[in-house]
Amino acid sequence: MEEAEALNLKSFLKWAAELGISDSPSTSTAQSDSCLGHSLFVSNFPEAGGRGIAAARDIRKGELILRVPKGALMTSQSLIMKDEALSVAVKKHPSLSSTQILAVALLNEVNKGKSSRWWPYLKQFPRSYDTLADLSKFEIQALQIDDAIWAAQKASRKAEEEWNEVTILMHELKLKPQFLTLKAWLWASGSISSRTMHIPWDEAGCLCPVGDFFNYAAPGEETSNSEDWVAGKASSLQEDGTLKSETVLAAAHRLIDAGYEEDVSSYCFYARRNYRKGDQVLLSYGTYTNLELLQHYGFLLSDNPNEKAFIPLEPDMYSLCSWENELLYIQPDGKPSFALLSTVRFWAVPKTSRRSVVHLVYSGNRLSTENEVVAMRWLAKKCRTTLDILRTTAEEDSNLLAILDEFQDIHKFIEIKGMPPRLASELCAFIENKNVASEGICAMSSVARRSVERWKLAILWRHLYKKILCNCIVHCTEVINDIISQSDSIQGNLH
Ligand SMILES: C[S@@+](CC[C@H](N)C(=O)[O-])C[C@H]1O[C@@H](n2cnc3c(N)ncnc32)[C@H](O)[C@@H]1O
Repeated sequence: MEEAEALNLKSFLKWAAELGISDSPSTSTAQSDSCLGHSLFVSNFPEAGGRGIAAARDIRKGELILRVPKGALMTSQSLIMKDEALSVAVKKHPSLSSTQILAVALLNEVNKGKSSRWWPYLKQFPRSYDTLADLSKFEIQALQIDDAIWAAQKASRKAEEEWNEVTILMHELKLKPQFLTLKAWLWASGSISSRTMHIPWDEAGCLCPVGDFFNYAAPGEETSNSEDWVAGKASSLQEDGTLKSETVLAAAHRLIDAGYEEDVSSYCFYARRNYRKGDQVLLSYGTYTNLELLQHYGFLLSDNPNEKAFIPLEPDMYSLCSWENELLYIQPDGKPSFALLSTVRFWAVPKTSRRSVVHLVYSGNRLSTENEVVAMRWLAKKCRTTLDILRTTAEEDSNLLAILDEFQDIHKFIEIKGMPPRLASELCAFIENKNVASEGICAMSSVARRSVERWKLAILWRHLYKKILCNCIVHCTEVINDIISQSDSIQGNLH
């Protein structure tokens, strides 16, 4: 960490302690130089979210690890209450959404600079984001798959429309020109999308100092290495027959690991699993596919247990069963979801015979071996044709990512000449699009370098999508081969 950055962080943690933010279970008001140190400390995790929170000691699942009092939460309400001009101006625009109001209030606060009471906190915000709305046209096209391209175009359009709707209010607030731009608006909406936490009294949520330093782990990952600790706790009965720590145990079974608690007027964070000293302490923001993570948070997980790959189905498949379209997907291991499998099985039954099997479709059982083979062949073929029309293969994507990593790490000159033609053409398109041809690749502007980061996210997203479709082809082929070998052995036994 650079010296200036370290000093900023230090003064932020002191400021947070003064507001009553604490990682200590004691509620004593003794002044401290930092709100952290008892359970947590800020650290850098380059492979898992960058700046994040680490355990300062061994932590047990369910322990209260951070409290942020209501007065330290940045909400539309708390910002408007302390700013008469903002309060008057916002009242004149009742049609704005709660998120738009919080975004304007945030920009209004940044506009105050050092005189804002939130300044130590505001300095901790990232300078830009990589959410879908932040992607340029080139980066959107790099997603390659229509559904993802549409989602990104929709996110960009929505951000622009919302910005247009607030321009009058922002002018009324006399924001400096740099805070009136679409770029500033994308920053404010990116901050809200990726950093706010749920509160019951405002749909836009709240910005929670220190609480927003926790990086993400998908829900469900916490159970494996932690149940033993909790089980140990449960069996350690005290002399009076009660559990040693019922509160710890109760907290261990919470469905969420952070939330606003009315009785203590604070946002409370609990450990979702056991941590060893030095481990990164993670939070689950919710259950998201990679496209949703990109949309809201600007990152994705190479190993996301909640990832779903959608493929184009035959038009009549969508209305064949009563499933919602979102349930018709392929899982990361290549297996079709229950809804997709039953839909394809049902569709593979000749129309005239469907009525007689309708009760079996929802049971999850095979309808017949012939039907299973037809369904699996259809799925495998669909995955193959979906992959075939894309500009690059999964392997080429992985090569391109390796080339870009190498270029970023050691500024190695990218040798386009010897490159496979499809990679060379994408790279040339990037160079042309970002105007780096004249500067030379090694002298790229910081804007172009940021774009490489976003481009890599798009390539990684499509690569992971293609890997799922490849897994599905392998899965379907295995099922078909199993059926064929079983029927061969039955035939053999009969002869
Ligand atoms: C609430 S903030 C977490 C703290 C953030 N790293 C920071 O420095 O302020 C959420 C952002 O952290 C990053 N992030 C969180 N979890 C991540 C993960 N598992 N992998 C990559 N980036 C992650 C993403 O940029 C996301 O938008």
